[in-house]
Amino acid sequence: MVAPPDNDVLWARGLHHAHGGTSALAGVSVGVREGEILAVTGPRGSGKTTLLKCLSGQLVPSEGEVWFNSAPVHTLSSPSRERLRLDRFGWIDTEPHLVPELTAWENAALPLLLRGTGTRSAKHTAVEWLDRLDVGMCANRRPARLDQSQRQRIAIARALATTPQVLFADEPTAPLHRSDGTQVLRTLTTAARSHQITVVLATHDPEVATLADRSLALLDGRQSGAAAEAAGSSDEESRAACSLSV
Ligand SMILES: Nc1ncnc2c1ncn2[C@@H]1O[C@H](COP(=O)(O)OP(=O)(O)OP(=O)(O)O)[C@@H](O)[C@H]1O
Repeated sequence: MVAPPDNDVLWARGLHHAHGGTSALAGVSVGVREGEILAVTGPRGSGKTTLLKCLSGQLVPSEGEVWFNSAPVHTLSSPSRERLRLDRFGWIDTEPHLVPELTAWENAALPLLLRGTGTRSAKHTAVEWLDRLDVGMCANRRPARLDQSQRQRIAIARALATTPQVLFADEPTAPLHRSDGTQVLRTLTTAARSHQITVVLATHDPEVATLADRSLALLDGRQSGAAAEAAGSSDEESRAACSLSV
């Protein structure tokens, strides 16, 4: 077992995984630098979700290694991986999965409260993120009284509220209208850049991938191209392109 290069916050080599008899990953390797936004692209069923789940410790690959800094994620016990996810990682799903009984701010504050942050401080942080995502006015409403776009913004606020070291986002704007989705994604990437949060973003939409610094294309569980710089843009250019003041 060889530790990953120093400048990669997240690093995986030779990942294989099958769901039952269905192969989902067949030898994928990837490194992500601190503060980088990596898009994982590919058509439906190409292995994007499985890759994000292996990188975030939700799934243990059947072969291969996953490292988060100097921690070998693939060999950690289940409770240690759970701790890692709670303390260091954030996850945004395609569907928001909010707790229906809790208000928007309570949902956004939940990971902070689970970490032991006091209610007052957790509420303050949660409401700040709701404001940044343009849903501050919904803070006291429950999910049933919100539309899909508002619910997804709250799920994004919840993921950002802990300022995770790595944020995994699995098709986070798929259920939104295109213009709304683009705006939400710009807010998300701008917030990540300003807080040095590393993002691994799965998408089947090539336009969404242009907001990332690099992309890794998958096809049938394999890399269909080397991770490439976002088309036509250097790191500086792509950072400057997202100029929202989040
Ligand atoms: N829980 C599961 N049980 C059985 N097969 C699965 C399961 N999850 C994924 N698969 C299969 O593994 C392969 C990769 O799926 P995965 O969800 O990782 O791809 P994806 O690129 O994220 O697709 P999508 O864009 O549809 O979410 C597909 O063939 C899929 O049908």
